[in-house]
Order: sequence, then structure tokens, then C-alpha cells
Amino acid sequence: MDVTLIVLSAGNSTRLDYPVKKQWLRIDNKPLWLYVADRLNSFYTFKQTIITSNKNDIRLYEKLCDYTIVAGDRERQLSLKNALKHVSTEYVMVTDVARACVPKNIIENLLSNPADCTVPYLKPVDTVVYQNKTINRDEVKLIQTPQLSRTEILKKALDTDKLFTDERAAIEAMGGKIKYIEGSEESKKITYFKDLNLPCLTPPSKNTLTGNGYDTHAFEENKNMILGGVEIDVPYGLKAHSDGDVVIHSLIDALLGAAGFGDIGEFFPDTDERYKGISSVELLKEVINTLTYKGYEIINADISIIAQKPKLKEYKTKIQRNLSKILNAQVNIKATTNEKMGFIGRGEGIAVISTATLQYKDWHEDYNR
Ligand SMILES: Nc1ccn([C@@H]2O[C@H](COP(=O)(O)OP(=O)(O)OP(=O)(O)O)[C@@H](O)[C@H]2O)c(=O)n1
Ligand SMILES: C[C@](O)(CO)[C@H](O)COP(=O)(O)O
Repeated sequence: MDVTLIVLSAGNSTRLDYPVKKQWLRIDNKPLWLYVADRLNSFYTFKQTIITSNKNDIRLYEKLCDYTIVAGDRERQLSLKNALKHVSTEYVMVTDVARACVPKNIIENLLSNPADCTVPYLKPVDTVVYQNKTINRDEVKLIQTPQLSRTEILKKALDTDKLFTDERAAIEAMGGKIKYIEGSEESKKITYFKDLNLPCLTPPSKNTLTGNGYDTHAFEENKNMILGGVEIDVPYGLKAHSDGDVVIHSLIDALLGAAGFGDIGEFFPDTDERYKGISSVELLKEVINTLTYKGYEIINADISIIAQKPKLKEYKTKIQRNLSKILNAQVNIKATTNEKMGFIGRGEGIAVISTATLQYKDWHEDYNR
């Protein structure tokens, strides 16, 4: 059976109420979205796997896998419709990334029971009250994902402005045939932080991640010089699209390198008018927020400034303290001349080399506090 897998991971993870978005929680070395996609692909050979991501994360997902990454939208159903545009197989299996521990037998049972839509559910074990009246709980189904649908039926069912909370409801609304199979407690959806007690969720790796950054800028007259967010009292600055803070640019590349997220140019293109003259401290803070949302913590950074001029001895401590405060981590600053050799030695500009280390935020430790 040709089946496409869609993993929905473009949500905002609001109810998790945690610094890291749930799709970026690390399971060993993998973000949850990759863990779920790989786990389901280990159960069945899907013709194609499509993952919806927040539109700003597509490039980051693509650096970590070769699945098809599609921009999500403001609603789960709209994210799904974006993904369905890329589906041509007869069947499509749609799952929430938040249902991280779906067992293999659920996948097998779905595939063994095709219909317009096949859906796992749990029977409530509590008494059910609906609009303050007790109802027959044997007639209640608690719906889970993955849900297996005939692709063309699902596309037709979603060709509406009405929003449904799952594919089954949309297909049911157009009279499609729904088949139900027994679900699993292990398929619980990670909605709140307390839901992170699922057995398949192994703690984040304790590995430290190291990155390096190198940047150079030429001097430019009649411009302020900013290094590490500190104004340097000289009558010239550094030529750049931004404020030219070559120390922070090098540090950003080291941080992004440690995370495997590419480089500063990918995040802040120097052709983008939004960044003209911008304070590089603001760029650094944006990178720190991105790393935090995506499950990283900064351990330390070590920065070497190579400059024949200006003399930085009186500024090193200011720069070190400023960056350490912004990173909330240990920062070391070194400064050296280039012994009058090369472009640096001729006083044409400054080079900076940085090293940064990261670790994964240990959600498992936080859970067990
Ligand atoms: N616009 C959206 C909203 C949700 N989802 C995905 O749909 C699944 C179920 O949604 P939910 O559990 O509500 O996740 P979030 O929307 O992230 O959570 P919250 O509602 O707390 O923000 C999640 O895997 C989520 O990533 C999506 O792809 N696109
Ligand atoms: C699709 C779903 O998981 C089925 O139970 C559920 O409707 C998702 O709800 P959410 O509020 O989008 O998490």
C-alpha cells in the first residue's frame, strides 16, 4: 500500500508552557519532530514523509534530515492542507508530532484496516458528563492520531472554510466511512509539561556541542566602532551592512555552528534592508532566543580579537562582561596584534575567531525536579 506520512509539527506549543517548544525537545540527540518521523519510518516504509514546520524553521529542519519540509499555518488543519498539496499516494497517514510514542501495532492495525478514514481511539474509563448530564460513556470515543485517510477523500473533505480538530471529523462531515481501531495509552498527546512522562521519551543527550566562528571587517572613517556591544572611543568604525560589530558576528557564527544551524548570513542576509545599521546585540539576542526555543543552552564562549589597532586592553573586561551578561554564560575575551603582518598588521581591519559550546536543555531533569 503506497502511503505518505505527514507529521504535523508547526504548532506553537503554547500549553507546554516551557522555554523549549515541544517539537524541539531533544530525545537523546534528535529533536522530537525528527525522532517521531524516524520512529514511524522504522515501523513502515512510507512512500514519502512530509513534516510541517513553523515557516521560519524550514531551513533548520532541512539541515537535519532529507524529509520533505512544508511550512505550516496558523491552524492545524491549514498546516495539513499545505502538506496535502505534496501528496499523490492513494493513502495518507497524518499524525501529531505531539503523539511521540505511538506503538508499532497501531501503525500495523491502521494499515490493515483501510477505509475513507481509519482512526485509533480510547474508551473513557471515567464517568462522562456532557452539558451537566451524565451520558453513556460506552458511546464516547477519545480520538487519537495517526489517522489513515484516502488522500482524495481527505483533500475533498478539507476543501472547506470550516475548521475541524482532526481529519476524521472532516471526512465524517462529508459522509465518509470511518473505521475505528483500538488506540493506545502510549499514543497520549504531549500537550502540557506533565505529559512528558511517556516511556519512549528518553532524556536529552549530555553531549556538549562546539562551534566556531570567524569574521573580518575593514575599517571605515566617520563611523562608530562597536565591539562586543561596547563602543570603542576611536574616530573610525567597521564597514558593514549592520553596525559592524565583528566580535558579535564571529560569536553568532560559533553559536549557530554548535547548533548545526548554518551561519549568520543565512539568518540575517546583508541584502535585507531590515538589518541595515542594526545593532548586532539585537541580532545576538535573536539568535539566543532561537537557540532557547529549539532546546539549546549556552555553556561558554571563547573569543580572540586579532587587531593591530585600536588598543583594546582597557575594553576587554567591558566586552567580556557585556557578552557574558547577554549570553548568561561564561565568556572569555583575548586580544592580540598580527605583529604588523598582512591586512590586519597594516591596520586595514579586524578579524575575530570565536568558539562556543552548547548543551541540550534537560527537560527530563526539569520534569523530575
Ligand atoms: N498550526 C498548527 C497547530 C498545530 N500543529 C500540530 O498539530 C499537533 C497537535 O496540536 P497541539 O497538540 O495543539 O500542538 P500545539 O498547537 O503546538 O499546542 P498548543 O495548542 O498548546 O499551542 C501538534 O503536533 C502541532 O505541532 C500544526 O502542525 N500546525
Ligand atoms: C488531532 C487530535 O490529536 C485528535 O485527538 C486533536 O484533535 C488535536 O487537538 P489539538 O488541540 O490541535 O492538540
